[in-house]
Amino acid sequence: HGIDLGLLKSIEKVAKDFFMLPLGEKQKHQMLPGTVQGYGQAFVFSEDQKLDWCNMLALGLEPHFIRVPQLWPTEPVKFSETVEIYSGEVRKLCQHLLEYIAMTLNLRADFFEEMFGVAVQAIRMNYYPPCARPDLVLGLSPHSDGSALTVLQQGKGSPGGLQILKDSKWVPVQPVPNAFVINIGDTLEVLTNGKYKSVEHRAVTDREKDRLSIVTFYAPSYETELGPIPELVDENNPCKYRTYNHGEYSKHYVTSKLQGKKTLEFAKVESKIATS
Ligand SMILES: O=C(O)CCC(=O)C(=O)O
Ligand SMILES: [Fe+2]
Repeated sequence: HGIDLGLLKSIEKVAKDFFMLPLGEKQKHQMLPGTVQGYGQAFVFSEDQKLDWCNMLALGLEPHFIRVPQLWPTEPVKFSETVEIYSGEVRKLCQHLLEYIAMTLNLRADFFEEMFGVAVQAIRMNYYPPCARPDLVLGLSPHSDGSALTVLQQGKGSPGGLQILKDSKWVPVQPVPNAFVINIGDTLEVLTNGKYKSVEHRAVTDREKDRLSIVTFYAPSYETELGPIPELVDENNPCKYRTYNHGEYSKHYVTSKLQGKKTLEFAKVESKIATS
């Protein structure tokens, strides 16, 4: 299920060209307070919060009703067309990956496809300028993704920066040329009752080089009711998560601070819902 290498190149090119535009141009597609799409910074809640060293452009793609056309750059001219083609390919990749994951769980191959309905898909392009004091800021604070799967492309020629938390240590994920990083998100952790675990990750900045990443989030439709799949729960593996509506979870996710795997508390059995 490879994706044409030319397409990986083109998406990086339009992303980079967009981020290189004068600020005023980019701000025409600005993320407004309390929203999650457009050009801006992630998860800004207060004026005195320490911000991550990252600019991003986030766009909802599927289903179509989540699109906000005025937030799509008109420059570079190939932007929309490239995002459209790239995202169609990445969508197929996610569908295939979920088929394989279902099979590892002894579920029917189309299990997730059927449960998710018209899956929600969004793209986020992250641009991390170089930072003279990488020890003082993070590119992106530690978090797990709320998605089922995340497909992450690290820009060619970009320095490493992605790190995952493994055995309480931050481990760098070295960029592999022409390869994606696939992350498991909270949704799969809940559905599989913890058999698949969402990965806590963060991004650090580089002293000299800027860094680009292109990230696709693939998640169930907002109407989907989620909870551990009954076949994956038994006395040796008791139910760890409650059943909830994915739309509600998404709302909770995007209105919470990036703080490790804290957003998953929302779904835990016998836990208080975080209010901050
Ligand atoms: O830039 C990266 O490598 C990480 C990006 C990320 O984790 C995200 O956008 O959710
Ligand atoms: Fe992430």
